[in-house]
Amino acid sequence: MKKIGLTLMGMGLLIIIGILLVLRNNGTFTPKHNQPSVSGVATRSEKRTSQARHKRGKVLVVYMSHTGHTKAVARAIHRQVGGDLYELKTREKYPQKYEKMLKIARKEQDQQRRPKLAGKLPDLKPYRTIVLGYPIWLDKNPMAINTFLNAYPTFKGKTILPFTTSGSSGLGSSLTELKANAKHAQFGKGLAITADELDDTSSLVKKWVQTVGLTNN
Ligand SMILES: Cc1cc2nc3c(=O)[nH]c(=O)nc-3n(C[C@H](O)[C@H](O)[C@H](O)COP(=O)(O)O)c2cc1C
Repeated sequence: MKKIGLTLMGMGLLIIIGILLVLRNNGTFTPKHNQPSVSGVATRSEKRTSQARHKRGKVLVVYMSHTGHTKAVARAIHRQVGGDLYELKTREKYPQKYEKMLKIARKEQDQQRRPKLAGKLPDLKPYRTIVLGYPIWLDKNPMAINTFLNAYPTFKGKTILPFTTSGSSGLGSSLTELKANAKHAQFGKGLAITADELDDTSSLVKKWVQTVGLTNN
């Protein structure tokens, strides 16, 4: 009898503590998924982010830039997305003078050249998403981008997200060129930043990163 009395008293105490806790929260229960996660339990939004990360896999931002515009965009993307950053450089340096560069670019295109690249190319195995940037030259990508793509026998299971800078051409006809040179690759929506949009790079990158599901936070 005495034992039952003590148990009932204990239960009563627990109920009172429970009521006091509810009152302390203004009589409402806070839904768990809006609270920050503790002790390794993921919140709903954390789960969504980690699912998105799983889908995009590890990201490589690889780019070529002659006068620095594409480099600045590549850095902005890398800042927002994370992953690794790699700059493609041709073995032979290109001239800075526009007219001279134009002649060379035209010749490379007409002759379907594959200019040699400097240094060791990255191993793409760890990456599922390759963000590939370049300037538009005569409505296309520089031929050295084809050299890069041809260096890999397959892009199976990988997605290429192209980005360009240009005077005004946008992606030009570079996508056709990329598709013909990157075997078995999937392609996602590209980002094209023209000369008069360069100042807005950060916000344009932010929008695009969200559209293609590359967000890092
Ligand atoms: C050889 C050459 C060809 C170009 N052809 C085009 C073109 O067809 N359309 C265009 O809008 N801009 C063209 N441009 C401008 C570049 O695409 C633009 O300046 C770009 O932002 C340069 O990027 P970068 O600084 O990363 O090299 C050309 C520039 C060069 C040097």
